Amino acid sequence: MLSLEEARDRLLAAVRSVTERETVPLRDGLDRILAEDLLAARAVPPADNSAMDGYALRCADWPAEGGLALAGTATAGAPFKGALPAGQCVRIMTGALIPDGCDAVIMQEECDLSGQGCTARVHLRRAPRPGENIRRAGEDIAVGDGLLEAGRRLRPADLGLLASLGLSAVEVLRRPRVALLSTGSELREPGEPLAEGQIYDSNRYLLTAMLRRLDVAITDLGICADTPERLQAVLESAARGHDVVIASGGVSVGEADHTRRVLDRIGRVDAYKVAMKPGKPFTFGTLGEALFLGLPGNPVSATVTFHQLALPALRHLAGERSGESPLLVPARAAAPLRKKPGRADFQRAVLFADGDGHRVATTGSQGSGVLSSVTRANAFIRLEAERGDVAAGDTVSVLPFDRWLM
Ligand SMILES: Nc1nc2c(c(=O)[nH]1)N[C@H]1C(S)=C(S)[C@@H](COP(=O)(O)OP(=O)(O)OC[C@H]3O[C@@H](n4cnc5c(N)ncnc54)[C@H](O)[C@@H]3O)O[C@H]1N2
Ligand code: MOO
Repeated sequence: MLSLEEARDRLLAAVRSVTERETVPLRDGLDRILAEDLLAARAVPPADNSAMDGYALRCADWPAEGGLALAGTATAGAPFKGALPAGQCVRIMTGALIPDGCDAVIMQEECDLSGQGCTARVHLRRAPRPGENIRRAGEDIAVGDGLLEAGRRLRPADLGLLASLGLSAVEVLRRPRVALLSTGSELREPGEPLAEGQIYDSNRYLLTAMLRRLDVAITDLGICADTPERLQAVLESAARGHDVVIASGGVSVGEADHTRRVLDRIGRVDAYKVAMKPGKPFTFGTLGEALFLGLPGNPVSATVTFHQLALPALRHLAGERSGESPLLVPARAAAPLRKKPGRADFQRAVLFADGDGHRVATTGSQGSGVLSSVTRANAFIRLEAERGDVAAGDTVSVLPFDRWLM
């Protein structure tokens, strides 16, 4: 049996990232994978401008007996034309270009006004400091700055940044094509009536939702009955035109568990069984050009193996290069936890702040069919394979649910 880390390493080593690119409008760039390093072709902001509503002036004119006369106005998009005459200032709004000759902006709250019209004067209550309230050209981004690296999954602020540079489109990698099926003769589609012994297919719904967050192209192959002939036909056709085929169910050892035998016949089984709980029967291999991921049928096992194994593989396949490792938070166990040494354990739990630290409590029954243990949780307690029982108050590592699970 492979350790979780070995299984993940082997799986990642077996994945080839997509390289084909496409150009998408900026507004469609969210969650897509950037295809190239982006350098700034222009500066942001493009020119010195005011950070405040107030008065732009020359510091050398202070103290000004009788105040500064107003030479004109500068608003964002309508600059003051010409150079500032000595002993004068310019009424300026946030975002307006700094007029030639000015070296500071004083907030209007710090100024007094006297007179009106052409006799109006601006009086400062203190000495202006050179550069104050001026946002310099290139302060956010300078020409040639490295902005975003190839392999980045684009976030909302990234799209804003690219827009600030005037880019209307972005070069990204094509989406991975993923085929998804559930195996099991007992499974029915929600909405249909159930006969005796039947249950609804929940895995395809939860896995489709996680795949959507990943922004891959999904082909839903529906439910496949537990016959080797049927499964072989479905997998053979799925292997064509997809980068990955994901199936849940049928990876265990019973007579109706055909997945591995079929994979062995029409493709290759690269690994079977991982020392994790839940999720031990996780299987992966290849089907022609496609990667095959076989998740255990129990819904919690499918969720955990998808999160811990399929997700890193799919992100790598998508071309994502993120150096961030998942956040592990130390927390004290609110109650004792049962744990047999041997497999890394992912208990569903609620993590909460407690004084200066954190405490964590499980969401109850940890059966791998108890999907409500996941819906009630906001974290996994991650117990190392070799660890045994945990006493109340012991420190454990907690993996808060990330965007793929929340
Ligand atoms: N003798 C052994 N039996 C089992 C072992 C074992 O080591 N020796 N491992 C157990 C573990 S651990 C798991 S996990 C399951 C995994 O089995 P399969 O992947 O073969 O899954 P199935 O047998 O098809 O289903 C298991 C369970 O989950 C339900 N299921 C399946 N698909 C769905 C779905 N799409 N939506 C909702 N529920 C689903 C299915 O009805 C079963 O109840 O094997 C253990 N057995
Ligand atoms: O992995 Mo099974 O997932 O322990 O129920």
